[in-house]
Amino acid sequence: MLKLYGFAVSNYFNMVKHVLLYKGVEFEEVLTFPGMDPAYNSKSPMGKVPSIETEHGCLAESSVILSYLEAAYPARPLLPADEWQRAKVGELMKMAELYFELPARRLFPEVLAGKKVSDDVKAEVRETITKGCQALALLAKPAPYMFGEAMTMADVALRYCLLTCKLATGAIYKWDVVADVPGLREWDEMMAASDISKQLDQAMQEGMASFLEAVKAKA
Ligand SMILES: N[C@@H](CCC(=O)N[C@@H](CS)C(=O)NCC(=O)O)C(=O)O
Repeated sequence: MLKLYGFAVSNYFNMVKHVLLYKGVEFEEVLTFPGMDPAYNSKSPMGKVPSIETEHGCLAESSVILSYLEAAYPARPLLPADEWQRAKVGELMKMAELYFELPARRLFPEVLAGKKVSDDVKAEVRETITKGCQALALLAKPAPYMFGEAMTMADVALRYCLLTCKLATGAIYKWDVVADVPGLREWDEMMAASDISKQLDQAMQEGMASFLEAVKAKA
């Protein structure tokens, strides 16, 4: 059976878990915190979570894992059959990661561990995410999903990238990024209302306190 390594507070882990649950793939969850066990690097070379273990071996990097899952488990598709539409889904996924998740993550030392992030970094991050919001406003016309009536990988990836972004920008700038993109609030609430999102959000809430303690102890 496929194994999924990671922990419930990780947004990348939840992105992959959401897709596994949606597709009805049987899997075993293996609780794994990055940086705890050097042997884990044989599964995920950068030591990051998530990774999956399959009959073929291990695979890391969420976007690559998602592509593999779509190819290996085509039932309940999350990518359009049309090549162009598929590429557009990929474009939105890439933008969600590059212009929302990764910049917001730079604020995490202060948000999660109380270690001050410089004003320069804060200004840079704010500028990048502002441009990300402008780009998303151009691309995203939820109806009700990002690419029409069917949910795609872009919806799943954007949801979990935005979770990180909302947490960090809310804490550092008191900025509600969702308000900056027309239609995003309704889309975000619709995504949060699914049974899978509720299950993962609850697990995230339950794991948050012990995760924050572990982060502070390490800092
Ligand atoms: N590029 C990776 C990023 C995954 C990632 O950053 N995971 C975090 C947990 S949410 C992690 O493992 N952090 C530990 C580290 O960066 O060493 C992916 O797409 O899977």
